[in-house]
Amino acid sequence: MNLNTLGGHACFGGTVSFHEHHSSACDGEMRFAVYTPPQAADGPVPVLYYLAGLTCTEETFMIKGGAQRLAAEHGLMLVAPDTSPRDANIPGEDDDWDFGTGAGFYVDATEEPWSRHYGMYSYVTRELPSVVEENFPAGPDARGVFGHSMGGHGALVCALKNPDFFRSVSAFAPVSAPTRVPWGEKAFSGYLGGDREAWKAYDASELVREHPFPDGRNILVDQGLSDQFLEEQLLPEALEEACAESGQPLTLNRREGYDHSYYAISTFMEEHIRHHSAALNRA
Ligand SMILES: N[C@@H](CCC(=O)N[C@@H](CSC=O)C(=O)NCC(=O)O)C(=O)O
Repeated sequence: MNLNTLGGHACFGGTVSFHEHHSSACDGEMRFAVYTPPQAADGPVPVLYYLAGLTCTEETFMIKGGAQRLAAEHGLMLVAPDTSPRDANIPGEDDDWDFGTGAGFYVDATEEPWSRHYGMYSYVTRELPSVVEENFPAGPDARGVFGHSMGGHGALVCALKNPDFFRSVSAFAPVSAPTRVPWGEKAFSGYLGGDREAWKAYDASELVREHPFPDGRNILVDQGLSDQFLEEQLLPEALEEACAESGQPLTLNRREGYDHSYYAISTFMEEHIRHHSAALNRA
C-alpha cells in the first residue's frame, strides 16, 4: 500500500500530517490527517479516531477541534479521515451538502450508483486502522472513536458494532437515531435502499437497545441546547431512552447556550480526551 504524505506541521511537540492513499473499501483515493504526539517517539501510543460531520474534510477537526494540546498531554494519536469519497464521478454526487460528497454517513452503501465507492463503514473500521497501524507508531490494542453530528452517529455505530476493536466512544451532538430524522432518512434511502429494517444496523439507538457496550463502559455525549439541528435531526432523547432500556451507562451533558459549531466542540474537547485517555491508557 502506497501512502502519499501531503504535508506536515510541528504542533505541541508532535506533528500534524496529511496523507492520501488508494482505498479498496472506497475504490479510490482517500485522505486522512494524523496528530502524532511527542510520546510516540518512544514507542506505540493509543489511537483516537475522529469522525467529522456533514461538509467537513480531513482538515476540519485538526484546524478547529482544539484537540492537539490535550492529545500531547495524554499521549494519544489522533486520526481524522475525510467524510466521504471525492470525485467518484457519480452523477449528482456534488448536488447536495447532506448527501454524496462530504456526507458518506459511515455506512457501506448497498445501492447503485453508491455501492462501489461509498464503503465508509469498512473504511473507518478496518482499512484505515490497518493503514495507520502499518505506517505510524500506533498501538494495535488501544483504539477509541469519537465524532460530531453525522460523525457522532458514525462513532457510536462503529463502536457499538465493534466493541472489541474500539475500547472507548464519545460524541458531540450526534445524529442519535438516523432512521427517524430527515438527514438519516435521505442518506439511508440513497445508500441502503428502501428497506427500513436494514437501516437499523446503522442506528445507534437501535443498536444500543439490543447490545450495550460491554463491561459497563460509559458512553459520553455533549449536546448544546442552542443547537440549530437539535430538535429536527439529533434526538438525544432517543439515545437516552434506549440506553436506559438496556442498562447502558450514558453521560449526556446538555449544555445551555451552546450550538452545533466547533466553538462548542472545542469547549468540551478536554472532557472527551480525558474520557478516552482513561480507557486507552489503562495498563
Ligand atoms: N452547510 C450547511 C451546514 C453544515 C454544517 O453545519 N456542518 C457541520 C456538521 S452538521 C452534521 O453532520 C460541521 O461540522 N460543519 C463544519 C464547520 O466547520 O462548522 C448549511 O448550509 O447549513
